[in-house]
Amino acid sequence: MKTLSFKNGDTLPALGLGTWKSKPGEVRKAVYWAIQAGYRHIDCAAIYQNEKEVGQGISDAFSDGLVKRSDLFVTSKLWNDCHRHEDVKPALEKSLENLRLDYLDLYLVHWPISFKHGVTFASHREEFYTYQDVPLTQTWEAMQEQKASGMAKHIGVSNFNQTKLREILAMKGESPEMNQVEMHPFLPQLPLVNFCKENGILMTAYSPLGSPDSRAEKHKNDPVLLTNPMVEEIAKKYGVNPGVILIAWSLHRDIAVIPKSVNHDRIFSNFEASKIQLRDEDMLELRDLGIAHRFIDGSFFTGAHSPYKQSDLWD
Ligand SMILES: NC(=O)C1=CN([C@@H]2O[C@H](COP(=O)(O)OP(=O)(O)OC[C@H]3O[C@@H](n4cnc5c(N)ncnc54)[C@H](OP(=O)(O)O)[C@@H]3O)[C@@H](O)[C@H]2O)C=CC1
Ligand SMILES: O=C1CO[C@H](CO)[C@@H](O)[C@@H]1O
Repeated sequence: MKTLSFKNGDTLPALGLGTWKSKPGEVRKAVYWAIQAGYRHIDCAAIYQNEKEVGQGISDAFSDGLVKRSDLFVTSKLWNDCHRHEDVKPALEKSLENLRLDYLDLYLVHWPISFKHGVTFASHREEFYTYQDVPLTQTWEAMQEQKASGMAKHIGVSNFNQTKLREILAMKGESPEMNQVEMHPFLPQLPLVNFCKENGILMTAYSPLGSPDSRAEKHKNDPVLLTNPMVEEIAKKYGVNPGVILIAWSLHRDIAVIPKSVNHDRIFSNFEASKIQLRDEDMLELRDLGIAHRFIDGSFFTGAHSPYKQSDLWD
């Protein structure tokens, strides 16, 4: 299994299981199967509202002797309504309680967007905090305290563009160790990948399969990654399904990747991506698909109902 290294030498298993949209009734088994299949990295978030069941899946694996805590790498994320300094520690404690863990391997600021405490999804201007109300630097100071306490072994961010990363990098203290963003052949994120590399920030690719289960009616004309003819052709060549090729694409770039599945067979087959090596010529074909598309565009956080602009999210 490919691993990536943090500056202190700790490692991160590059292939993990995503858990967004995995229903409470199905995610417990999905996590258990994933651990059986060989996954050692689970990607969670408070906003997925299923951390209790993810925690049950992890506990089942511990009690059946499949793995011990130190074999697993568990990530969770601070939701947008807990960016004030005083809200960060309780939010982390709640995730730990739900996950039945006493530390996280990685804790991320989920979005550079802040809601008032207790607001799950802000839909009116007055439900948001602005950067003047709660600067990102305030949140990052609190994140560093969580690392110092040992409750989070590593800390990072998600959905941060170069401008927002620079703001945090300019602070004294710990730099973000991870930036988790959407990434796949329709959105290779080349400038951001280079920026993170130059600044010693690891990256994780989310929605690596194009997030087909989050597509609403209004997106029905979006391009489809899993049925792209070139992706299908390359998959045929390797004798695997297209999902495996898309996962292997990130691994080849030394980027962690967290495909979501609650299906037993797809959980196992996706893990095969860690065993194949894409040839350079196939990476080149995947680079030149001629389609640029972002599936998770963040428009639910920006626009007339919000103080935030698209430029607060994407360069
Ligand atoms: N930081 C952030 O802001 C974000 C983080 N994430 C993280 O990234 C993870 C992955 O992204 P996500 O948006 O869920 O979408 P993915 O791109 O991982 O796609 C998941 C969908 O693909 C299906 N699927 C899984 N494997 C295959 C396969 N081999 N062939 C065909 N279909 C397949 C799944 O169905 P089934 O379950 O039935 O197999 C599900 O419908 C999330 O679950 C979450 O952990 C995602 C979005 C934003
Ligand atoms: O990780 C994610 C998936 O869920 C949320 C939407 O419900 C997104 O905001 C977020 O990026």
